[in-house]
Amino acid sequence: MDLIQKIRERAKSTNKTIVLAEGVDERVVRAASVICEEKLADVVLLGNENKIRAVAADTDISGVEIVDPVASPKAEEYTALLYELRKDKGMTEEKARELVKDPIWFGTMMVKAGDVDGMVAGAVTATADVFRPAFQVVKTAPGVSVVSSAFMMVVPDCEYGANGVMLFADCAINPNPDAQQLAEIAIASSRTWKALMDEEPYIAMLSFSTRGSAQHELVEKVMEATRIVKEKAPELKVDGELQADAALVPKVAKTKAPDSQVAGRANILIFPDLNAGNIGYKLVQRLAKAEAVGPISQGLAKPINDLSRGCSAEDIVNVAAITALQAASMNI
Ligand SMILES: CC(C)(COP(=O)(O)OP(=O)(O)OC[C@H]1O[C@@H](n2cnc3c(N)ncnc32)[C@H](O)[C@@H]1OP(=O)(O)O)[C@@H](O)C(=O)NCCC(=O)NCCS
Ligand SMILES: CC(=O)OP(=O)(O)O
Repeated sequence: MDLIQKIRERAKSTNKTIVLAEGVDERVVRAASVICEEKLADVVLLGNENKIRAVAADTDISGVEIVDPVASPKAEEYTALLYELRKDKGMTEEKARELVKDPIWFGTMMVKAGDVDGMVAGAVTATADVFRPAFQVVKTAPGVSVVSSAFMMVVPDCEYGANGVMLFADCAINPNPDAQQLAEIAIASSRTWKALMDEEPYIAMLSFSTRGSAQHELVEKVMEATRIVKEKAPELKVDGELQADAALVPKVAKTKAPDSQVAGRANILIFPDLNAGNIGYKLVQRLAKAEAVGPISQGLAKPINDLSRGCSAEDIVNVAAITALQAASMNI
């Protein structure tokens, strides 16, 4: 059974309810149907019921609950909750009432209120607009200062990582993390890896330099982040700064970083910033025809996950399954 199948299989036993906020998108409707049919989770679709049924056409959504944020009897409760949570940051009751009519905000409030276990959105909404409500309302988990994201990359016919499976981070949230934040992203990624894989994590802190082969402040940031990871989580196998070839390819590792316990066997790649991370994952996805599952959020108090707007219905099903597993691991 491949990794994705295993994740879907494990999701079945979690008995979670996941809200898909973009209910009028055809891929989302098809994903909802598959999630119900395979019993991966209970599903709530948000949007106007007539529009959703028109989009569904022949797709069976008989097992799906449809909630219209504009007409929901829960709207006033969520308005009051949102106002209470954000009034010190300038939220008014009027503004809160307007915001909860938006499916992304409504779904986020459902998660916050405990009416569902997690949310998936981003098939039509840009990443920043999916995560901003989550950051403001759901907030970070205890002990976490920065939320980040990771993609589980499943590369066909590939001997690197764990037989072609690798975690890439951060590819969606933090534009320019400092050394402290980069270290936190690496540690969070090791937890995501452990939650989804049976293999030990080997973390490469990526750069355009390997072990001092180039000198630049961008390289120093990665060196400092590596030092912080080692200090905060001495049990982790981490090395940096490493170039991508030294991180992945044993032969290159032998010449560039011969004494490294990570070089040549890395399965978690930590990118130095969002330019590198987002471009890197999309290149591997498109050129190597890799499955890119995510972005999986790391560090939120409750699971809310984004999608790429280029996602397929299958991608949405996979991210919903991961969301159910995250909820189970948080005891939600
Ligand atoms: C995610 C993002 C929207 C947050 O930016 P922002 O809304 O300007 O953030 P702000 O600095 O105004 O902070 C808003 C709130 O979110 C919190 N926040 C912002 N980034 C956070 C993070 N990475 N982790 C945890 N909380 C965060 C802030 O603490 C703040 O909380 P508060 O209002 O309770 O004080 C921004 O980092 C972003 O646009 N990232 C890139 C997303 C993107 O385009 N990705 C590429 C495609 S996937
Ligand atoms: C994660 C990501 O890059 O999302 P999008 O393609 O929607 O910008």
